[in-house]
Amino acid sequence: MKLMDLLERLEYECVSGSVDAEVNGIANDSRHVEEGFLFFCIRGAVVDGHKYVPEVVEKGVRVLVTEEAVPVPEGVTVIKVKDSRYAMAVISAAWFGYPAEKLKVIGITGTKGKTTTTYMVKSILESAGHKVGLIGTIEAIIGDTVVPATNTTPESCTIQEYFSKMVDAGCDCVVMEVSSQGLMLRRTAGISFEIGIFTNIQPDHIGPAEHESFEDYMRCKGLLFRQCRIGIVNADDSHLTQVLEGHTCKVETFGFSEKADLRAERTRMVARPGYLGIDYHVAGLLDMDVEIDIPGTFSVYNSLTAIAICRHFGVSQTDIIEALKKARVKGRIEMVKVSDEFTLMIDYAHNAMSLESLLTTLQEYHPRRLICLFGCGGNRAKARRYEMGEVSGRLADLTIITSDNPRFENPEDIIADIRTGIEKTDGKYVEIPDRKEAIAYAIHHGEPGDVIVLAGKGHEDYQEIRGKKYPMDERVLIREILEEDRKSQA
Ligand SMILES: CC(=O)N[C@H]1[C@@H](OP(=O)(O)OP(=O)(O)OC[C@H]2O[C@@H](n3ccc(=O)[nH]c3=O)[C@H](O)[C@@H]2O)O[C@H](CO)[C@@H](O)[C@@H]1O[C@H](C)C(=O)N[C@@H](C)C(=O)N[C@H](CCC(=O)O)C(=O)O
Ligand SMILES: Nc1ncnc2c1ncn2[C@@H]1O[C@H](COP(=O)(O)OP(=O)(O)OP(=O)(O)O)[C@@H](O)[C@H]1O
Ligand SMILES: N[C@H](CCC[C@H](N)C(=O)O)C(=O)O
Ligand SMILES: [Mg+2]
Repeated sequence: MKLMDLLERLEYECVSGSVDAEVNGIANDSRHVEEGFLFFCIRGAVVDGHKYVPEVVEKGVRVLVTEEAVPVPEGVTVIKVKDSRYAMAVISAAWFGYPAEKLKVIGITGTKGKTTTTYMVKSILESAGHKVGLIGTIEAIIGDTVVPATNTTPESCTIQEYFSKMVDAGCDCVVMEVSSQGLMLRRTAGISFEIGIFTNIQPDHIGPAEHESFEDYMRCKGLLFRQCRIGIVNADDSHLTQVLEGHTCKVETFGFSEKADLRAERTRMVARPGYLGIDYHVAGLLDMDVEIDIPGTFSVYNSLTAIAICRHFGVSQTDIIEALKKARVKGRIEMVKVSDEFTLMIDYAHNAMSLESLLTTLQEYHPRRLICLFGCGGNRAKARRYEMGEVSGRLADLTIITSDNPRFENPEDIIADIRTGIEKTDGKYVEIPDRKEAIAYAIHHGEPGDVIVLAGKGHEDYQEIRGKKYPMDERVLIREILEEDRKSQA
């Protein structure tokens, strides 16, 4: 492809060299370049990509996108831009032939509920005959291909590549999670979203390499509403006005509030042995009864959001109702049967907001005791630890503090931070750093009528320690524990 064609929609500061060059590929990682590639120099959280210029030129790169002047040999074209990440998004879209224009793109932002809602939307739209691509925290689904995710919202070049493969696979729409970091780092720049969703917001992701403040976090989430046609937003969220500041889209609302365009009312918790669900009535723009097999008030929000989206695709109420009944998401209130007497579930709550919603909602089902097991990730917002400790101490009858992904931190230090939080309450707790031992403790201490929540790791099948991911899937751990119990009883 000619460089000139890649620059079609790019605003750049200056070009030195020829724009006639032929480009054979694009990359932002020096380890992936080949002869004739275009290379984006990105200033990352760890290194500055500009330092790889000599290496990539040596490997045959003939076009560089940079934020600063770099010395290059003759024959190398340098495109200087204000923001290499923005340029990468625009050039990647051109490289893949603007695939987003061949898809209806639905983007979901918010602190919680994104992953769950994307799967609900996929399931509803597919029941109505659409072919739907998905990009999010767990994986990207491209036709029959599933690619495990590294980031919730991947780098722009990866998004555009996925879009292009989705078009090839016959998808007509895509539902994707749009994280605040994704917006901040311009991973979705240049995409015209058909629908943008705001689920909710609470302080989170504030710290080194994330957001500098809650204001910045809100501002970044709000960027989605400057690049979508219709914004569907949570009317009940107290920060809605700030998030919508500067929006350019048409706005529609959902929630419990009387003023919401699509309203949930008459909710009813349904509890049977081994089953927790909820049903409710949808009023306003639609008039229907909905029943879902995932418990909790937040399941009402997530499904109502999915309904609000699918309404724009003309899906029938019967299809919506049927598809929602079947909707399940890995690691999001995923029930695992270990006993006839108590209930155990795996969930992804890993911040105060999700843990509080989860435990509050489970209390509404009146368990005999609510037991909460969790740890916190290392090298992530530290506030989560104190806050989650406080939430669990206040709402659970017993907390089992353990490890999550320690990353580059000492698990004992993370546990000590959680302890600081829990000690603000009079909640009972035990500390068992090894996650498998902690789960075994929970199972062995389960009593009739208890609800046990294993929080924080959800779909993850690994534990990350010092840059290495070791296999660790809670479903497997549970099976091993039950097997070991059987053997020791035999
Ligand atoms: C802070 C952050 O966002 N980091 C992301 C970023 O890495 P980075 O900025 O650290 O990159 P870097 O290692 O400094 O490298 C800078 C540049 O040099 C290049 N490089 C680097 C080394 C080399 O040898 N050669 C080379 O060319 C890199 O390719 C890059 O272009 O670019 C990587 C590749 O796209 C991402 O995977 C990585 O996400 C990391 C894993 C991460 O943890 N990100 C979190 C904060 C995040 O983005 N989370 C959100 C929200 C999650 C949620 O929903 O809660 C998400 O969307 O995932
Ligand atoms: N609408 C909601 N409001 C509050 N908590 C929620 C909501 N939906 C789900 N949760 C809780 O948050 C956890 C994560 O939910 P989900 O994965 O759907 O959110 P997410 O926005 O994708 O989060 P992440 O940014 O971590 O990927 C769930 O396991 C559940 O405990
Ligand atoms: N998307 C979240 C994942 C956290 C999951 C939890 N298991 C942890 O490792 O902290 C984040 O990057 O903050
Ligand atoms: Mg997610």
